[in-house]
Amino acid sequence: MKLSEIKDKKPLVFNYANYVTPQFVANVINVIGGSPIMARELEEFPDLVTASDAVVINSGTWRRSELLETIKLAQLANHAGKVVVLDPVAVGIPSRSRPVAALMADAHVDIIRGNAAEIAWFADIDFASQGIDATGNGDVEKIARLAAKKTGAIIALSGKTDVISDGQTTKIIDVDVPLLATNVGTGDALSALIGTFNGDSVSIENTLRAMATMKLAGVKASEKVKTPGFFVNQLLDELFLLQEDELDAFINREVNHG
Ligand SMILES: Nc1ncnc2c1ncn2[C@@H]1O[C@H](COP(=O)(O)OP(=O)(O)O)[C@@H](O)[C@H]1O
Ligand SMILES: Cc1ncsc1CCOP(=O)(O)O
Ligand SMILES: [Mg+2]
Repeated sequence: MKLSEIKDKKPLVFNYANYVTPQFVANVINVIGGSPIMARELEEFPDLVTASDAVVINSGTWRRSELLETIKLAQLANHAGKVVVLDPVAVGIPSRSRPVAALMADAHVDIIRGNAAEIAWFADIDFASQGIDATGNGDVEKIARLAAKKTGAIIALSGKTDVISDGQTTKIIDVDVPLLATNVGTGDALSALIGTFNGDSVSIENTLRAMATMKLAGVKASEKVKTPGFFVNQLLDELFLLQEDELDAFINREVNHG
């Protein structure tokens, strides 16, 4: 979806959010023009999935008792033809790998958004991490391409270098904005943006637009403020103010085709 279409249609984005960052995630969906709703009650899922344009599942603070419910949520979204985005926070930790693997086995995930270490887990490639953060180095283009081939999902790998791949087509945005890594929740919010932009139909182009939106808002915010507290507020303002033509220009200028 284009920014103007998001503002016009106000896609409803259903977030099975972690309990660390839901307020920030909801605001990011709101300022871009979408409409957020958070829920984790099984009884509400059929109604909410029917009403939603996208379902974003964040496994950051899953309890095991929530796994079957989340699988049910993804299956309901699959049957209703709604896009499912997965944010597999720290999936490389063995006790976190098993439930994510179970979800992937029992439901279809359209898009996986994670940092390089999280995506490397799906590609079966070693990549250093510490908790929620990717700390290592590697060929992120190869990791994204392989993860896409292994999962059948569009991969949105984030970091200094963002890579979007479906295994055949690969797009890269290589822009360094260190302040984007200073606030917990930027990745969660990016996953929600990806749901918002793919609310009409799932595509590499919509996923790229979402990744470019966060990156460009980060570039603009970091030109104005230099510290994390001001940055997170400025980031929300830049997302709110972002214009279609500047996003198109940024994509033309910064996207490399792998
Ligand atoms: N060093 C960096 N330079 C530029 N952008 C970054 C950097 N680190 C993270 N980002 C951006 O921050 C957002 C969140 O990505 P990331 O930090 O990888 O997610 P997570 O918080 O899940 O680990 C993405 O938009 C990504 O492009
Ligand atoms: C700290 C933390 N612990 C479990 S989920 C979470 C938030 C992760 O947020 P992000 O991956 O967007 O930085
Ligand atoms: Mg994350």
